[in-house]
Amino acid sequence: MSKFKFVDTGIKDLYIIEPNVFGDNRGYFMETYNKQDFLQAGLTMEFVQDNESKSSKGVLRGLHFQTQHTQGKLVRVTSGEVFDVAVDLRKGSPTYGQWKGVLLTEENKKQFYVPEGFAHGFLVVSDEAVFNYKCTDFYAPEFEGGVMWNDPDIGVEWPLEGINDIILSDKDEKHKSFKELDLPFKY
Ligand SMILES: Cc1cn([C@H]2C[C@H](O)[C@@H](COP(=O)(O)OP(=O)(O)O[C@H]3O[C@H](C)C(=O)[C@H](O)[C@H]3O)O2)c(=O)[nH]c1=O
Repeated sequence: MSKFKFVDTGIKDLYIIEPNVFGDNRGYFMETYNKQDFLQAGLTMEFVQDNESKSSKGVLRGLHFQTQHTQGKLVRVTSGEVFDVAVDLRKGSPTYGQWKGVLLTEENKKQFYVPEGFAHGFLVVSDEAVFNYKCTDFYAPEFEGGVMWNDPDIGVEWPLEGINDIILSDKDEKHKSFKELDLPFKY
């Protein structure tokens, strides 16, 4: 019996993953990744790099992708709460340009698998959040790209209630619009 529940999102290859949490009087234990369980669910990706970032409330990192060395990402939150977003940028996909958001929290322990060919980003909605993720390819800054977090044609409904200002990196202040994108991602 798999220790993970793989939840369909309505967008092919994009999954919400719910680990099996074993609680007891000491606290809890859970497997956060298991290649065998993922293979049995048809998720055959290999991970080569693990990342961690810490951000304060209102920080928005995204929406990012790499045009070469495209990265699939298995993302989760180990402290705090983020609204995590994936945007389908695969040409030919029936859900091209569509987005899916999910609240990832220390409490719900949910994970989100964002496949290659998607833009990815998140907004921190708790005072602070620690974000941990596994990537299917290595960081390749020369191939980094992005699309504006608030692009009207994508129309992500970020949960901005209680967030006075969005904190962006210089890079994230000036991404292309969805209309300007011309990407190699295939469905
Ligand atoms: C992504 C990355 C960054 N860095 C260095 C480069 C910079 O000196 C510093 C901060 O990088 P950046 O501002 O690109 O970090 P984020 O804004 O969190 O970028 C990430 O944000 C969203 C959520 C993503 O999905 C990607 O993983 C990634 O683009 O870490 C590395 O050394 N290795 C890496 O893999």
